[in-house]
Amino acid sequence: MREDVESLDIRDVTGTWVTALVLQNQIEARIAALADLSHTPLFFGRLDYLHAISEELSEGSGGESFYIGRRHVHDADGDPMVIDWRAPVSQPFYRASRTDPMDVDRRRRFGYTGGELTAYEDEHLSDPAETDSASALLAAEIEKPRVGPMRDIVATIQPEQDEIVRSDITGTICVQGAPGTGKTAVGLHRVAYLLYAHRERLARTGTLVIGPNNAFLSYIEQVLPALGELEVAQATVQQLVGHVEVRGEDDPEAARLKGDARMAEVLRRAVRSGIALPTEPCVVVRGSRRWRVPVYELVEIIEELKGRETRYGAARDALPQRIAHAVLLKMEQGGEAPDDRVQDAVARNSAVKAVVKECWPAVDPAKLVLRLLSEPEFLAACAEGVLTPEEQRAVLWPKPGRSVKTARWTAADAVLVDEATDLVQRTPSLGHVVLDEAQDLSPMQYRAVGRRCTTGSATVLGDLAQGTTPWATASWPEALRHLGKPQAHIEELTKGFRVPEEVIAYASRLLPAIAPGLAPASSVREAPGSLTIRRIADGAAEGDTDADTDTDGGTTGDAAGTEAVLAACREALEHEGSTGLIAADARVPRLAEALTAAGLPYLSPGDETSAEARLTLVPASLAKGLEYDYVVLDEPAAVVAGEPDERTGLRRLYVALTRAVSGLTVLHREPLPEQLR
Ligand SMILES: Nc1ncnc2c1ncn2[C@@H]1O[C@H](COP(=O)(O)OP(=O)(O)OP(=O)(O)O)[C@@H](O)[C@H]1O
Repeated sequence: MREDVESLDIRDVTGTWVTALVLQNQIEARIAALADLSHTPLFFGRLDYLHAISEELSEGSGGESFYIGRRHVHDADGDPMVIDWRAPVSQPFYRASRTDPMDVDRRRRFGYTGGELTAYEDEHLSDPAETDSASALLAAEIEKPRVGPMRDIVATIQPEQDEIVRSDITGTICVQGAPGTGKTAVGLHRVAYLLYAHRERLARTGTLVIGPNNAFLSYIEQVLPALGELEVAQATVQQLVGHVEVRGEDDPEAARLKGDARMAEVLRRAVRSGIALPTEPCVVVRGSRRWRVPVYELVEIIEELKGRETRYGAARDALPQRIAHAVLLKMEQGGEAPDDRVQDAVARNSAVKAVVKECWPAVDPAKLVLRLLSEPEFLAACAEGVLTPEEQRAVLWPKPGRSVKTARWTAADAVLVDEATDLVQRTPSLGHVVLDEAQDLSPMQYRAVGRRCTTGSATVLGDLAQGTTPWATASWPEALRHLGKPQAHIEELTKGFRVPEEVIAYASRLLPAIAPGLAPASSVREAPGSLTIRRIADGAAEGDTDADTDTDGGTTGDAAGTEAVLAACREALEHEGSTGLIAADARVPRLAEALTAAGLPYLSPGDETSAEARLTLVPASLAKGLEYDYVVLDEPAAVVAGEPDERTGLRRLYVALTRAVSGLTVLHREPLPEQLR
């Protein structure tokens, strides 16, 4: 197939250089999409149906037996050999069961080692004598050592995941799921599915995946390309609202208030605060005649525009036309027969422009927010009855900003500028947006994401127990309201794939304290011995004398502790795959030094692991969404203490405890939080 595309000669068929260029780009994109991934086999499953399937449902293949793979593959005659996993005929591969075999006689799963076919598993779904057994291939797939970025799960998508992946594009879905239940994987596969089922529509409108930070985005960036989808944009919320340069930081209270949905009303008032009613008539001179629109008519026009829910900018564009229209009516009454061109000319008349400038001034969103956060009186006028005086004081910048360029904008301020921008001019909507780790967004951030899918749909993924921002989501219905998708369907995933039973059960002891309503996840894998908790005795190593002289926010100086951490990392590295050393942010510099001194090279989150570099030093604040085959967790008490309050601290710890696929070693000198004792 690749050679076919590569051999295409387009010299004779292209009319102009533009069409030639477009065609050439398409060919190159197709070649890129067909690139050979040496360790990615072309098919992973086979379905034998009891009855023949129509060509229409099977990518033109027809018959009873189908190989299923990441993408469609045909032979030299164009006859399908492998059917795309997203085609309707492939669906029973994921959904068929003994209770509902979906006309499937046999489902076969293939197992590979590297690129080589090494195993297969058969289920005769219509055979009453056969019973279900756990899939060894699924377990092997999950436990396959991790090197490099996140992999696709296309060969082993589970029925409850498949329902989300294939749900209708018109509806928004929200998935609450415990750590490792496959939310991220499901969201990415859903994008791939939607692109298959609605290719043209989404090519026009666009799709976007939103993640919490760049480390996370680079971890997941290979999944869609591996599924042949190269066109999906990725961004953090902060990148989406990048109207101003963020250089400052809010204290938690200011950030929480700026993220509060009430700010939307404050901004709405601010944007409209410049609207004024005229006190003078508008007099337009054309040739020898003067046309006069009296004050009361101008007031009517402006009041009418104010009453409409159109964007501020659209109304501003409409105002001169409205005034010109009033002038035209007068011209007609005066016996003239003006046409549209006259109306346009009148709209551009300086008298009309003067009214617009006076009554509906242009708004620069960033300047407006700058003023709002700098001038107490202006803020008070816009926030009256919405924010209390104390809240207003908290929102104001400590030092007024001088200009948009030099002001110390914070991340929350940038979201306000985005809201103001949208009040002035509608933000274009995409066809579909996947929002991962959604639980950490503020109401104003949900609004920012929501306006990027007003006419499209969204997939919202998150876990209330992993919310670590001061404004973390307390309930999904409320979050969905802020997103502008109150009708969204909420699903829950509780079957964990990443974390072994022993580890998830241990981490789940924190749930009553961090998210009382949530049920603990189960795990698809038992892995006895996967959890080790080691207490480091004081003075266990030499040189532990000036132990308590730390100033870096770490708990206690501990050469013994560092030694134990290094030993645990070395142990973990004896296994294949990746190791993550997770530690409180404040303890990271010291551990980094120790690793370097011990000759253990390490990566930062977001760097790609490889066979040579398999150890990553992960600040607890960046651990979310990532995973490692083996995790060494340094000093849980420090992870908890690194957050402004205990609940957030325990949530951060919950995230850190749930990153391991095969083994977790917890090292502590200080007492563990009581829930884990
Ligand atoms: N059906 C599946 N088959 C094989 N592996 C799976 C399956 N579902 C999930 N996984 C694997 O489980 C791990 C966790 O998945 P993922 O990161 O999507 O979970 P998550 O719910 O987003 O977790 P977190 O809440 O911690 O961010 C990944 O390695 C993923 O590939």
